[in-house]
Amino acid sequence: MAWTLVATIIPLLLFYIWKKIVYYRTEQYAWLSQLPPSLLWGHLSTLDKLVKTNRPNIHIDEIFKAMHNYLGKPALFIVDLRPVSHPMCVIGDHNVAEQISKISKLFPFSPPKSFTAHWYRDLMGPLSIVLAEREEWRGIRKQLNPGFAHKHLISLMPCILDKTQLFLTKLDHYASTGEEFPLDELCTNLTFDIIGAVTMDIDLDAQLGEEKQSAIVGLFRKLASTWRSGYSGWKVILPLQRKLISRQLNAHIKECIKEKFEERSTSQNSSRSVLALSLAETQELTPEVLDRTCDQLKTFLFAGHDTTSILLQWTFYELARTPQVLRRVCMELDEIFGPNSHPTHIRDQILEHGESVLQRMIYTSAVIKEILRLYPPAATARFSTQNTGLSVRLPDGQDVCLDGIMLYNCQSIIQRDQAVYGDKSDQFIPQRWLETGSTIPATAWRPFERGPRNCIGQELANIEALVILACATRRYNWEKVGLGSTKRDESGAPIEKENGQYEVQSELYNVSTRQGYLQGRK
Ligand code: HEM
Repeated sequence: MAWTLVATIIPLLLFYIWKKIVYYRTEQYAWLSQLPPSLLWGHLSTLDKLVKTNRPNIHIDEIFKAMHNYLGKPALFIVDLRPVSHPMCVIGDHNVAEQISKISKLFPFSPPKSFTAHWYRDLMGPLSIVLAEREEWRGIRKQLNPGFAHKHLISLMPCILDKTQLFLTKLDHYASTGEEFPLDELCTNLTFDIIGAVTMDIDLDAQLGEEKQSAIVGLFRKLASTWRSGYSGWKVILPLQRKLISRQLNAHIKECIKEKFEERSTSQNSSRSVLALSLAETQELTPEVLDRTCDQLKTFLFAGHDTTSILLQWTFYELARTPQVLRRVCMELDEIFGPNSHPTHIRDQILEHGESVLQRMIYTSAVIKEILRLYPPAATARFSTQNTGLSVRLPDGQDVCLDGIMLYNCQSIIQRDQAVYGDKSDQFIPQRWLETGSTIPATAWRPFERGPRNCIGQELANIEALVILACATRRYNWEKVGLGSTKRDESGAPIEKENGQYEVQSELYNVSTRQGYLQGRK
C-alpha cells in the first residue's frame, strides 16, 4: 500500500517540479526579449560561454552588448540568472532607464538599490550612503552635500594641483628613461591621493610607493583585492579575512576622524574637507557618529578613485590615437594658458584665475563628456520586490511590470544608441557635444546616473579631470604598448583611418590592463 502511494506521488511531484521549471524558464517572462534559455541553467551557460570565448577580463557590458545586438536591439531584455541569482533586466533605452532612476509616487527616492550593492558591504561598511535607503539615505546625503558644493570644490583646486605635480614628476621620469610603464597604477595612485586630500584632508601618499604610503591605502587595496576575480586566497575563510582587514582599516580611518575632530576645536584654520564639513554640526564624537563617518569615507575611497582613474586612462588613450582631437585640445590649452606648458606655469594660472580657467576649457570638457559616453566607468542596479507594482512604458507604448527582476541601466548600450547618436555612435567625436541645435536628449548621457541617487562626486571628478588634462596633455607624447597599440606602415609612421583615428593592432577593450605606455616629452 505504502509503495503504491510512493510510486504515485513521486511521478506527480516530479511532474509538478518540471512544470514549474518550464513555467519559470519559458513562460514567466516570455513577453520580454531574451535569448533561448536552457531549462536548467537559464542564460548562465550562455553568459559563461560568452565570457570564456571573449577576451580575458572583458567587462560584462560587452557581453550584454553582444546579446543586445543579437536580439535586434530591444529596449530591454532578460538575462535569466536563476538559480544563482534573480533574473536581470538589461535596459538599453534611455527613456526606460530614466523611468528606473527617477522619483515616482511609488518610489519617492527612486527604486531601491539591488541586493548586488550589498556584495561590497564589507568594503564600504554597512552604514554607507550607497547601501542606505529612503529617509536614512536622505539624511546622509544632506549631511555630505556641503562637501560637494560647487564653490567648495573649486576651493580644492590647489590641493588637486599639488597631487598632480607628483604625477607629472613620475611621467617626467618615464619620459626621460624611455621605460614602459603601467598608466593604470599612476592614475589610480593619483586619484587615491586626491580623494584622501579632498575628503579627509590627509596625505595618503599613494604615489610615494608601498613603503611610504599611508596604511589606509595598503589596507584598502588589500581588502578590495579580495573581490577580484583572480583572487587566490582561501574562499572558505574569505568573509573572516574581510572582517579582519576591515577592522584594521576602520581603526586607521577612525583615528584620522578623531584627529580632525580634535583639530576643529584647537586650530584657527579649520579644514574644509568633506569630513570636516560633515562633522560641522557634530558636538560629540559618539561611536555611532564614528562608525557612520568611517563608512562614508570608505565609500568615497571606493567610489571615487577607480572611476576617475579609468576616465583619465581612456582620455589619454583616445587623445594619443586621435591626432586631430589632440591638436584641438592643445590649441585650446594654448589659448587659455599661453604657449608655456610647464606644470608650474599651469598651476599658477589655475590658482590665479581659478574657476574661469576651467570654464574656458570647453573643448576639453567635450572630450571628457565623450569619453564618459563611450567608456562609462560605473553603473547602477535597482530592484523592486514582487508585487510592488513597478512598471515601465516601452517605446512601443506597452507597459511592463518589472517587479522581482534586477534592473540594470546598461550605459554602454544606452550611450551608444544609434537612434540617438547616429551611425557614428561608436566613434570618438567630442565635437558632437558642441554642435548647436543638438538633438541628444539629456537622458541619453548618464555615466553618473540620474535622479536623486545620482553620483555625488560628479563635479569633483570633472574638476580633477580638467586640471590633470590641463597639466599633462601638452607635455607628453603618449604611446600605447601591447593591447590597443598603433599600427604603423613600413616607414614606422602611424596609419590614419578615414575618421582621423590611428589604426590599432588590437582593440583595447579594458583600459586597466597591466600592459603599459611609452612616454616621450614634447
Ligand atoms: C568619473 C568618475 C565617476 C563616475 C563615472 C561615477 C559614477 C557613479 C554612478 C553611476 C553612481 C550610481 C548612481 C546610482 O546608483 O543611481 C555613483 C554613485 C556615487 N558616487 Fe560616483 N562616480 C564617479 C566619481 C565619484 C567621485 C570622485 C566620488 C567622490 C567621492 C563619488 C562618490 C559617489 C557616491 C558617494 C555615490 C553614491 C551616491 C548616493 O547613493 O547618493 N563618485 N557614481
